[in-house]
Amino acid sequence: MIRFDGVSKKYPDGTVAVDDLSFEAPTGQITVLVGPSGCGKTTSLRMINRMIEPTSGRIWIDDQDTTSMDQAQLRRGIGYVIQHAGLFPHRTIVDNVATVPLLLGWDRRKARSTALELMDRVGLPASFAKRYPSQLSGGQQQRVGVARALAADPPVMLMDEPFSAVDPIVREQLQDEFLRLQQELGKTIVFVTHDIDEAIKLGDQVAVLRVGGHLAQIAEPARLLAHPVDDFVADFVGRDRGYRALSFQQSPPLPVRQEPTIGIGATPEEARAATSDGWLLVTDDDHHPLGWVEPQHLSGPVSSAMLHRGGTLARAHGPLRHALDAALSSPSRRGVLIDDDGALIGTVRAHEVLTAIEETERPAAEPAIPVGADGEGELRS
Ligand SMILES: Nc1ncnc2c1ncn2[C@@H]1O[C@H](COP(=O)(O)OP(=O)(O)OP(=O)(O)O)[C@@H](O)[C@H]1O
Repeated sequence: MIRFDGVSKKYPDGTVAVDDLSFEAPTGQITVLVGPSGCGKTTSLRMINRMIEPTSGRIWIDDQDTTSMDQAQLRRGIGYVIQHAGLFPHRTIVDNVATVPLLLGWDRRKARSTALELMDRVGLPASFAKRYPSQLSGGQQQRVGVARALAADPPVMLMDEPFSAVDPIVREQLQDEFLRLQQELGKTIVFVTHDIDEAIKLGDQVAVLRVGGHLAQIAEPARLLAHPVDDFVADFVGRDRGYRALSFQQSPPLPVRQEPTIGIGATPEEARAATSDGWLLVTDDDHHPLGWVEPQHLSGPVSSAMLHRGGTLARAHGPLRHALDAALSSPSRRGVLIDDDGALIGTVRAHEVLTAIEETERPAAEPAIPVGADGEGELRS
């Protein structure tokens, strides 16, 4: 557990970057610090490993006051990942990953074999080991950065906008893999981002900071969306927060309808015989949905080039947001539900999902309490 206890940072020019910050980052969980540019996120993060010294207050890791710890020893227990990865350009990938173990005096062979294992864990092929950072894409470099931070198996990880410099698709992949990795590793992570969507997706709890380094609210993502404590947090979490909160509500059993289907290669006559509706779902041999066709407009056998692939797919017992999105994005307005293997279960309509939403209790019924509002700075999310 990392605990900020009344921590402030005033830079020599008088800028107050962090003001009386108190919160706890629980062991084995991801705590995200989010807020607008200049609100003191990076300063807060760097005070944990004492790259920046607080002006006042204390930061504790478990029962130890970090100011009383030897700096080198403190940092040995903390992995640090930054935007653009910050790799050494003249070292190979395997040597970059092995940096900390080598500094710690591990023998070269053990350091390298650990580095190779970690590369595999973060999804980098062993063939990259001998490459240099400039020979990797931005997303691959970020993976190296994560592997390097994990190399000495530190219990704590500090991550400062680690996925910001890559395109949205790669970013999403990195986020998904990061969550998968965290499920296995259970590190205590403090993660900085300015992107509320990233914060909501990754955080077990999310701390929203406002400029001047004040903590506006700390809460679990669902609660933050349902009960922002003030206008600043409400604006920051966004106007579509009601919709986004559905991500955290598991779908109750929905009224699933059987959906007629055809396969690739079906003739227009077969397609028209399969349904009288304007749209027909096309599946593969394993019953995985591929897309939709309009039987009345078919001029030849169904081919993959003809498919309308606009609709998203939702797992039957996944979040309500996915089910609603599947219905809204489907050209037929029938949302496609699949099982865990990706096979078709049936379809659902938007109004049926909305009925399910109305019948589902809203999360986090009592209001969140702003941390620090009463001067105690206790975490009560
Ligand atoms: N070395 C410094 N000297 C003076 N002021 C500084 C220094 N470093 C940061 N600041 C100021 O402290 C405030 C907080 O900076 P910090 O980098 O912690 O914010 P941030 O939330 O991480 O911002 P961003 O999202 O833009 O990276 C800002 O006003 C910044 O200008």
